[in-house]
Amino acid sequence: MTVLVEELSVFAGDRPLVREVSFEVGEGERVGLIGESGSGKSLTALAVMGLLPEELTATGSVRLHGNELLGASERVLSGLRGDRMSMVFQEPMTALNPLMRVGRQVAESIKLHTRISWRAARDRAVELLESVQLSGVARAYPHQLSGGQRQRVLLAMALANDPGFLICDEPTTALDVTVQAQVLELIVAGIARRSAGLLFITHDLAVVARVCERLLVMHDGRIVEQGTTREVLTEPRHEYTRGLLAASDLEAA
Ligand SMILES: Nc1ncnc2c1ncn2[C@@H]1O[C@H](COP(=O)(O)OP(=O)(O)OP(=O)(O)O)[C@@H](O)[C@H]1O
Repeated sequence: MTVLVEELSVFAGDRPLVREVSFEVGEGERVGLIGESGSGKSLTALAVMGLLPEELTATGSVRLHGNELLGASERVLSGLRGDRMSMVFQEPMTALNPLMRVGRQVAESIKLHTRISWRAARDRAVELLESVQLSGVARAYPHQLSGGQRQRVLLAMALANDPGFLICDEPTTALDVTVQAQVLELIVAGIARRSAGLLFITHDLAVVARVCERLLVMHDGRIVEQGTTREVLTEPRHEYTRGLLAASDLEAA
């Protein structure tokens, strides 16, 4: 098992925002986390990565390849983040350093976790950029790239150290539809090549139908339904999921 989350709760003081959430993501498995805005999807992801803001607390268990992460030291967590597990966020501009060439940023994410020369890291960065169909951009600054290109740079960084687990939080929401499709394909190809598990967060049912094999449906901090993508989208059992489907423009598969 790549990731095993058991009875994870997140609190603001004594107010629960995520409530006893349990799920697992196997090796090479693509799992979607869906639900309306404010249902607790992002907090679940941040808790798994050990990136919750200071004012929030988490209880329960998050294990990565059998190792407990909840309560692990920042030193241990920062050693794992960007290496064994990584995350791609919605807004690429805020995640990139505007003053640094993108090739250098990819190389730095390799250097953080691997003892190789700058030269080798730079060569590897160029290869990684090529693998997300970005040739010849290593010397560009983030503002010289389109939104879709910037998101692919972040994907290259997230995949740089061959993580076993990747979380994508609304990675294509800010992109137009054709660019969206290309980025989704590259995410799927990138994790398939590494047999990595994927937790894919979105409120877009058409996107999860394309990317995910299994779905978790969140409502008011809880997982109210889970099953294969086909089961959940064609025979939703929970009233909330039915409402979510009715509100989307997804045609029944
Ligand atoms: N730092 C915080 N302090 C207090 N409440 C918070 C904090 N961060 C998030 N929340 C609340 O927790 C709930 C879940 O937020 P979360 O961001 O996980 O939702 P989400 O499902 O990811 O929504 P979206 O799709 O809009 O990103 C929301 O009601 C939000 O207002």
